[in-house]
Amino acid sequence: MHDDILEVLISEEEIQEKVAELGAQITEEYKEKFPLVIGILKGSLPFMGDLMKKIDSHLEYDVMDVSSYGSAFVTSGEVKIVKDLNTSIEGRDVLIVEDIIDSGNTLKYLTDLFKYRKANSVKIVTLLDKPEGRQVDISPDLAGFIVPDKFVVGYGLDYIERYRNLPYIGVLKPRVYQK
Ligand SMILES: O=P(O)(O)OC[C@H]1O[C@H](OP(=O)(O)OP(=O)(O)O)[C@H](O)[C@@H]1O
Ligand SMILES: Nc1nc2[nH]cnc2c(=O)[nH]1
Repeated sequence: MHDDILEVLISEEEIQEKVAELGAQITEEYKEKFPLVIGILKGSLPFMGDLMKKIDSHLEYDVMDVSSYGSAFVTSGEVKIVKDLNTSIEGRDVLIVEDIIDSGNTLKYLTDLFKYRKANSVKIVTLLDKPEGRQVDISPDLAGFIVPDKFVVGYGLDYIERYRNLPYIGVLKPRVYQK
């Protein structure tokens, strides 16, 4: 559909295969527990929806909306809560679901917050990990794919709110944002 402006980096089939693998790992990890799975809006929505169906054990889920100040490409490191959780996390085994970890600022803020709120454990699953973008010392417990230091879109990830509904991950050709 978007051949002229996007290069496919990870296909729909590759994503779905990886989501099933991650779901199986999470099932194993949390089978004796009742984790609170927290999806971070808006980007994690497609991943969260697919992943939940691949976890074969009891869990509770909630969502939280946070945003980072900055431009589409550069984060300022400052994170603010747009919508908080409805669930208390004290004593809970929390699994944060993200679409991407880049600078690490969002997940550093969230893991610190959940520990401060006295979660029993806090782990991170992310579909994409961009280690070259890292500004703070944080790494996911589970990651689907390592991506290069390029701005990626699709499967929840946007460029000025577009492309979130693509079923695959792509890299926008520079002319799209050089306009
Ligand atoms: O590691 P970082 O550099 O903090 O980047 C990762 C965050 O950036 C994106 O969210 P964004 O703030 O763009 O909001 P969105 O999910 O609503 O698009 C993404 O969904 C992560 O939450
Ligand atoms: N769409 C998008 N959002 C991001 N937030 C942090 N890194 C990225 C990225 O590569 N693409």
